[in-house]
Amino acid sequence: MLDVKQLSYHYPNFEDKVLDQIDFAVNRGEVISIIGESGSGKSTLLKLIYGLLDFNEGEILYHIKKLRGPSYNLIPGHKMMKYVAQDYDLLDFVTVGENVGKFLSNFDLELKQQQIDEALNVVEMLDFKHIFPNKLSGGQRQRISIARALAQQPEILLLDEPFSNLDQTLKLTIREKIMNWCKEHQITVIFTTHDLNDAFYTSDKILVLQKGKMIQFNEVENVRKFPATEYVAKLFGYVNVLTDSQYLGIESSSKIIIYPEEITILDNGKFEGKVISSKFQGRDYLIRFLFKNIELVTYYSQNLTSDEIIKFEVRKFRELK
Ligand SMILES: Nc1ncnc2c1ncn2[C@@H]1O[C@H](COP(=O)(O)OP(=O)(O)OP(=O)(O)O)[C@@H](O)[C@H]1O
Repeated sequence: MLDVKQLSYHYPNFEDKVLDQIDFAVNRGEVISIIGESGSGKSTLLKLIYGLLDFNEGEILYHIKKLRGPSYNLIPGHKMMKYVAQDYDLLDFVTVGENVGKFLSNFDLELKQQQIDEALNVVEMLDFKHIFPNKLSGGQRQRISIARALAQQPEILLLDEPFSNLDQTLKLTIREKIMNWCKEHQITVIFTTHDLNDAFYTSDKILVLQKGKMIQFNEVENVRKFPATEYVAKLFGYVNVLTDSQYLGIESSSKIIIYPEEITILDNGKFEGKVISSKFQGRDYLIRFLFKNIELVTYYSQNLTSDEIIKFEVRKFRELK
């Protein structure tokens, strides 16, 4: 449905490419998250897709139609898409409800109110319908600007850091409600995030950017199971990296990646380590230990003491290409 082909971009008057040969395709109704460190080009990619910037190389196709940037369109931005930027862009002199309904047709006012209510309900802000946005917190304003985009039922919804201002509890509920609603309405969502849980729990596919290059684009599960690089593996939290595979008794010239849950502490484990620290982290303990002078990390159901000798098994690992 949406094809981004060999897309490259540098800002006017800057030589360095902010995006370099980005290539991916999105199907209708899919949720895609774009992750990567600050400055890797996430927001720029959304702006290019939406048509706010003119790309230098490559093309963007929507079905078979070539999408163009602002130099080719009188009003920048494509009609079938909605883009929610990080600045929310709300009108403070009209109510929340009027903000959400700003771009809706007045032809059927009852329908318009229904659409406004439904969108406000998704972001749990219906009670604020008659309030003016300047009375709202940053997180509440963020939810209103998402509701305004939802109410228009775009085919593609582009969200720049949509949950960045929400506290953890609220975020879990609202994130799920928004994504469920989009799935129900077959709206394709492409969003940027710094929070891997957002990417993990809400997207079908993850696109990983590093310094303007796309280093992986794959189903969430596959990105974790088969990370393209050490950088990708580390995005998901704790990870063990062995540069010498012989420590595990195998021959490989590649780096070995082992996730903490793939190491099991056992009385009769094949390998031996020495505990550095043991920290309670809610459900179990995070155990750091030394294995042949390399610090590894795993989880364990019980507290262990420093310098304690443990035995462990490595149940799974992957070689980085
Ligand atoms: N208007 C601009 N003019 C020149 N350079 C820019 C402009 N906007 C962004 N950049 C540069 O482009 C690069 C990518 O920026 P972008 O905002 O796309 O990154 P990001 O991954 O979204 O970052 P963050 O996670 O911090 O929002 C950065 O090096 C940034 O400094």
